[in-house]
Amino acid sequence: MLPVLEAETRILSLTHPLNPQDDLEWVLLSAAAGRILAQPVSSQLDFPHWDNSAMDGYAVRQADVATSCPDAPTALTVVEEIPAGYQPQQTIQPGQAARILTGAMMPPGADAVVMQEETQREGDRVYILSAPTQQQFVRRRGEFYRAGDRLLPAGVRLGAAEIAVLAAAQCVTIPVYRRLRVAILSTGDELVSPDQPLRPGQIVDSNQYALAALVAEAGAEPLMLGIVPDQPDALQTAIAQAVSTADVVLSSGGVSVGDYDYVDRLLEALGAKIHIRAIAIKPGKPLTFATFKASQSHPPTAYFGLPGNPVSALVTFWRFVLPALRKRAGLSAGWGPAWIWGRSPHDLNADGKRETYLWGTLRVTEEGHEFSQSPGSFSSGNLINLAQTNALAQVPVGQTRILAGTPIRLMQTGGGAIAFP
Ligand SMILES: Nc1nc2c(c(=O)[nH]1)N[C@H]1C(S)=C(S)[C@@H](COP(=O)(O)OP(=O)(O)OC[C@H]3O[C@@H](n4cnc5c(N)ncnc54)[C@H](O)[C@@H]3O)O[C@H]1N2
Ligand code: MOO
Ligand SMILES: [Mg+2]
Repeated sequence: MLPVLEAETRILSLTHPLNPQDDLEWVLLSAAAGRILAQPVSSQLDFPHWDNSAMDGYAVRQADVATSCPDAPTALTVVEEIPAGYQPQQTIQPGQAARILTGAMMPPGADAVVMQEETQREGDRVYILSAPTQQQFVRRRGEFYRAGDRLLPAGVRLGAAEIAVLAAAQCVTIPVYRRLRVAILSTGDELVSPDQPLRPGQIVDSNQYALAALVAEAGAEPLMLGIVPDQPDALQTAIAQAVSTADVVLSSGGVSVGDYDYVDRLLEALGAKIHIRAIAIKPGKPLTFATFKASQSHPPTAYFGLPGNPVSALVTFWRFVLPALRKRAGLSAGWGPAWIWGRSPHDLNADGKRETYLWGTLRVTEEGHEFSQSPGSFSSGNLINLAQTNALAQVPVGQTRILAGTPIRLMQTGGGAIAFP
């Protein structure tokens, strides 16, 4: 069985990003949050756009006030008032100052700002009580960035700070990668959708909904293709249709060694190359990863045959599918899981045969990251105690017990912001 890290490496090496030419679309700035930039963005403007004041106060000629102090203030004549957004009309001459407000353009002739608290105003005269240095409280034009400088590289996800940069640089339509299309199908004769009454032996299809939620959370478009029975013809048709419409296909179920586990056989029949059939991970061992060659009508499609057990499907999504989706979607870095180190106040147990992932809650305490395993059964069929968790603790192969207080590697999952007690 393939070790987890090798499986991740193999999957990522076979996953190719979208094409910055063919897979680019332009979206309005107001709709760009969460999208991935497909071209670098450079500025047409200097930042700041002009010399401006960092304080409310007075724009002065530094040489005029070089000896000013509270006991020997310098008196200057205020010749203009410069609020933000106004273009100064006067050049400051020796013995003159301008009233200036934060963010307002520096007037020609002035080379420093004295903050209001260090001045005293009397009519059209201002007394300067301190000696500024040259350019004190002046934000110089181009000091942060110059026109032509690269503001954002391609391949970054656009969060609030990136959106602010694009707005300030007056980019109103943004080149982003199109959203990935991810087809999802559930396989199994026993499955019924959540709105159907259950007959004996039937199981509700939860994977389809969970996987669609995960795909949407990842910024891709889920295509929910429904439940497919364990009949080779129907399954082959469904897989072929999924492959022809999607960039990535996720099926769940039918990948183990059972009599009705047809997925691998059908993938081969459809011409896919199977790269992985099982991984040394618990939960999630029977996982199939295959690729379909690109054709004229569609780009290469990656296929993940996830195990049917509900917890196994989610854990393998987080561990293997999500990094592949991030890379395929055009992100230039940060594909893998968010790992952090922490400690558990209880012993953690595993069988030692496969790399084991235990689900639970991660919090920040004064001592650092604390992980508490969920109460209840750690069966891969028990999806109930997976709810409200935000991390998986990793127990390496060969270890059957991690003693309380020992550093452990933790993987953050889902929307899973770390909880504060
Ligand atoms: N002889 C062996 N049997 C099994 C092995 C093995 O190595 N040798 N591996 C076990 C492990 S581990 C897993 S995980 C499962 C995976 O099996 P499949 O991927 O073939 O999945 P199914 O057999 O179709 O279903 C397993 C289980 O999950 C339920 N299921 C399936 N789809 C859904 C869905 N969409 N929503 C909710 N639940 C679903 C299904 O009813 C079964 O209970 O194989 C073990 N067996
Ligand atoms: O490894 Mo399977 O995924 O436990 O149930
Ligand atoms: Mg099976």
